[in-house]
Amino acid sequence: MKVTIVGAGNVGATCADVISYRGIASEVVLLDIKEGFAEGKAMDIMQCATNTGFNTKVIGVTNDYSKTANSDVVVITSGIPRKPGMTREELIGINAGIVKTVAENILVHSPNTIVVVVSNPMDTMTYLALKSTGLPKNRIIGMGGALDSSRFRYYLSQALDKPSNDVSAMVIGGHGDTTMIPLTRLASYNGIPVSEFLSQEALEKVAASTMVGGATLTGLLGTSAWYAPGASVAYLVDSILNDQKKMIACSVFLEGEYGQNDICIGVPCIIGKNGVEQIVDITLNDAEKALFAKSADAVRNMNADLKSVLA
Ligand SMILES: NC(=O)c1ccc[n+]([C@@H]2O[C@H](COP(=O)([O-])OP(=O)(O)OC[C@H]3O[C@@H](n4cnc5c(N)ncnc54)[C@H](O)[C@@H]3O)[C@@H](O)[C@H]2O)c1
Ligand SMILES: O=C(O)C[C@H](O)C(=O)O
Repeated sequence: MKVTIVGAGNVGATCADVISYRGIASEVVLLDIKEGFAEGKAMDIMQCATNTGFNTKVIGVTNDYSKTANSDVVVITSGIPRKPGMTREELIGINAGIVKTVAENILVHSPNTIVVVVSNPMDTMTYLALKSTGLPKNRIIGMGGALDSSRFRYYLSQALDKPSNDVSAMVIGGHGDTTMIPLTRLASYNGIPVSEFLSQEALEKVAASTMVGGATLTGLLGTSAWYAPGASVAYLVDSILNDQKKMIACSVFLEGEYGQNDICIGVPCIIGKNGVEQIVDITLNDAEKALFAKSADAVRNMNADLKSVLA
């Protein structure tokens, strides 16, 4: 199975590294616009093969889309990341043009591929990729919820002082500092509601930390995070390539689900070889429904800024 990752920067290269190390794909193509950069990243990753024992073939190319031909999955991480103090939404001006061009180039050589959009503002970039390429909605998947949910599980595990893998929890809504919706009511520690162990105040603190999880790391690192983002993309790609049918929160095009239309936003999805195989339309309570509607309004407002790019 072949995966192309466009953007060999922090997230793209980490994703290539995790995919190779875990043997998720037989071939990974890293593509970047910076001369020699993807080639260097690919060579560095390939020189891990004998010490970590993987057989994936990783190649790097400078803007040569012919080498991406017949990819089963293409991941778009090209674009600029935010700096401390910025929101993801502020990246739209530069990233929209990049994502649109990249999505079009990809499809020339891989018309049947499934596209995973990572570049920010991710929900809006996913909508842009869908609208500009006209691909069926099951083949355009925005990655954000997998990452936000892993951060939610991390913060819950810290509050519980128990392992993250014993915690089950999901974040839906937009992938933004104010639009994420950590589903605290449904979070559990080994099947037991977390409210059995944590006070309302502690749970609110966990939800708040989750929502600004990306901003916290950006403040600490000076640029946005990459280890958990790269691993989250690899997790999603694994579910596609190996038809795992995992339920993962992804930004997908809604047509009536969750009371929304004509928007890409995070909801639970079954992810398999056909991409988005099912949108899981769970029953939210009134407070959660109100948060989802507010989140969708904010995402829709951002989409309105795409008019000139989509014209
Ligand atoms: N959705 C998420 O959960 C999530 C998580 C982390 C980062 N991100 C976003 O992913 C993007 C990448 O983040 P990063 O930390 O890897 O940034 P980075 O700067 O390390 O890497 C971006 C790479 O894209 C390349 N690039 C730019 N224009 C290109 C083009 N037209 N074609 C090919 N390559 C091009 C750059 O040369 C650079 O190497 C940012 O927009 C960031 O906000 C999203
Ligand atoms: O925070 C960012 O800007 C990058 C990414 O969306 C993240 O959540 O880590």
